[in-house]
Amino acid sequence: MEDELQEQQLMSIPEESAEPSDQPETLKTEEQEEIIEVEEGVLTEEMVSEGLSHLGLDLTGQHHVLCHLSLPNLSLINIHLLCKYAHLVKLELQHNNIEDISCLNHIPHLIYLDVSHNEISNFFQFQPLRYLQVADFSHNRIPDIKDLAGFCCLRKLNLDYNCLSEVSDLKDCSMLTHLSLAYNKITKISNLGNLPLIDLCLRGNQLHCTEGLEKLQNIQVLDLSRNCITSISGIQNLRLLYLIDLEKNQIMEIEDLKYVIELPMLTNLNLLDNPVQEHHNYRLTVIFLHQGLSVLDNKKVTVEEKVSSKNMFEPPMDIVAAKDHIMNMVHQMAQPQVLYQSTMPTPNTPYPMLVLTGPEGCRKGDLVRRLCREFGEHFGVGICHTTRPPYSGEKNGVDYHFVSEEEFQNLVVMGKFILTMQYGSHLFGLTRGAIEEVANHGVVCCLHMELEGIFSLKKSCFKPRYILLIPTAIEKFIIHMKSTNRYTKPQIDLAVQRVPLYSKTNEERKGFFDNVISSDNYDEAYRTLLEIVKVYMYAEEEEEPQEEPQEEEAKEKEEEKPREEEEEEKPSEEEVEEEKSSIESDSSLRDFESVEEPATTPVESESLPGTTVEASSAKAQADLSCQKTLIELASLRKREELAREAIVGKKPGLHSHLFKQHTSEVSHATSALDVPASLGGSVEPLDGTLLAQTTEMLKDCGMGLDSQSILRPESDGHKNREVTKSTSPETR
Ligand SMILES: Nc1ncnc2c1ncn2[C@@H]1O[C@H](COP(=O)(O)OP(=O)(O)OP(=O)(O)O)[C@@H](O)[C@H]1O
Repeated sequence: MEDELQEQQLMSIPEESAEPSDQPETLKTEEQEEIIEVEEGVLTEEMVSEGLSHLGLDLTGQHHVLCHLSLPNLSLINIHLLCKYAHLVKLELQHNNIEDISCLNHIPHLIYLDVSHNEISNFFQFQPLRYLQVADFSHNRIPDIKDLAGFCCLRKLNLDYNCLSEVSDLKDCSMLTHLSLAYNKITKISNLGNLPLIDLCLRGNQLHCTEGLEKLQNIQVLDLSRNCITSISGIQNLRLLYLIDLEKNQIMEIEDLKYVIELPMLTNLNLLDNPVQEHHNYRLTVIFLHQGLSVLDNKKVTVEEKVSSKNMFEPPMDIVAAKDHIMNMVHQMAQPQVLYQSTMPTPNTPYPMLVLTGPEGCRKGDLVRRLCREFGEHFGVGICHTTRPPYSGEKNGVDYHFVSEEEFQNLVVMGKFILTMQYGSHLFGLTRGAIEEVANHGVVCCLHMELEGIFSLKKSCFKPRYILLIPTAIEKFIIHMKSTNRYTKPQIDLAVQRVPLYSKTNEERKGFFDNVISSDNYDEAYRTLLEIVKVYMYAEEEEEPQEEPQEEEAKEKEEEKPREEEEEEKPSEEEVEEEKSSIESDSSLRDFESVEEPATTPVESESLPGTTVEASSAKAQADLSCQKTLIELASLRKREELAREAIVGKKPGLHSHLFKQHTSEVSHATSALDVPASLGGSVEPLDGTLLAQTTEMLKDCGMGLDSQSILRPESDGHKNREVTKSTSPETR
């Protein structure tokens, strides 16, 4: 094409130079230039013939004609010649210098028009093109949009890089699905009415908000990048939107994203270069807020990110409990280590506890208190700490330890808690001391708590019985809560809301609760509770062999006996290992240098987390020396005593009764009789020298501990003795 132009120029120049005129030299040059310019910008037949393609029919439908014309990059100014080409359906005139496109009036069947990168300022100053479907007017100088009502087939309109300051007169384009108005000077979205737009681009304008988009119900892709948008209110109505680009705007707060969150189809959100990105945990927050996102800020959202965000903002109870447990353990480890002597009969035998759980207001607290009041010789209330103020009639140290938030936090840092949780706006926590307090009286510790507390308690070394108390008649439950005049409306709502949480946990986690009781009728619930407790307590007795067993039973027993004996005689490798390690763990006591008093009660240690490292070093020391500390010896004594009791068939105490059922469920030996097989089952004679050695040593120390007191069984009452490395005893 360039060659042709040069050819034309060359053709004209020699003609003029061949016939010299009388006119002055300067004038001649101007004229010549003018001719050259006009010719340069004028569309010629040759150009047209070069640009034509695609065979089709003319308007009469009788002749074949070429109906696509492509004339890009020709520096065209004058395209009037196109008036002759009325049959064109596709016309490409991009990258020219065209200002006037009125010739389009003569091409009524045009379907596709590209006049981008020209000098057009009079937008659509021609008869409406009824069949026009795609029009590209980008990179021109169009200041405003004229009435497009006649362009009834227009589907795609590109007006990027023009001088538009507002959107107008598009409302009648009932077919318009794609509109691009990027890089104009639009300050406000208006007049888009009910356009059936699917894809709208307003990139690079001067928008401050997204108002005016509400009615675009079909929109799926929205580009609002590079504006000054601070609020995206209104966007929430665009239910089909799946991609929104808000890059380089002024969205400040996570809160501002609430409109985006409501978009059900959204999968791709771009917030790059917005101040909101600087927020702590921004990415995980947004991923959590809209869990349907698959691309955020042009980066794929990974499964790991989705899981992390969920764990961060709406963690499953297991995670909350694990975090709570870790926190309390870490604080506990950071404190001087304390040995609890009375809580555990042996390291393998959990201290018996009864925990009632259920939604607030189901009267589990009342049930616990009533049980402990009526059966005080067996049960005691574990008194939790709370930051909530006492209700009328409640007493500090009886119903709760009522503390300030600061006091509560101090206790956390001091490692006092086994578990903590926030319920409503108040903190609740169970201290190790609360359990210890009850254990000191040699009775079962009874507690009541919310579900989160149970999850946390299950992470601890304790193995309580868990009883779920659940309202089944919600109306009745609400009436009860209201009648107490204790609870506010939000409290009642919260409690009611949480009922399904309990029933769902019970359904989904088989065995999570040991028993479930309906709380609809208080007295009935109490009766059921008593029955359950009785079953726990007396289960073993019921199962004891009768004095005169039936013949068949006796026969069966006869058959089983040799098998049992065989098993007893040959402790498995695991059992030997288990016993070895339990004795080894006792040697951790060696580390505790200061013994406040000689142990006058059977001393057992719970393997506190803090003692793990010490245990290994103590073990090493113990391996090197066969000398035993006083506490080690006392611990060994108690094991020997338990083993002896097991052999002679002595009845276990209340604790072991309560936990009999539990033993079958968990692998731990959970009754006083369930000592490791290598001790109780091996039926080996006890080493009398060790016993004598211990007694001698205690006497030598002037501690007056006799073998009787060392061997006193756990049911003798639990005198709590804290043996600490430092001198600071635990405050209770
Ligand atoms: N340490 C704790 N850990 C977890 N939850 C606890 C703890 N202590 C108490 N809770 C529970 O916190 C909730 C609020 O306690 P609050 O004493 O106000 O309840 P309540 O009105 O007495 O409820 P209920 O009638 O069920 O006993 C109750 O469900 C209670 O069981």
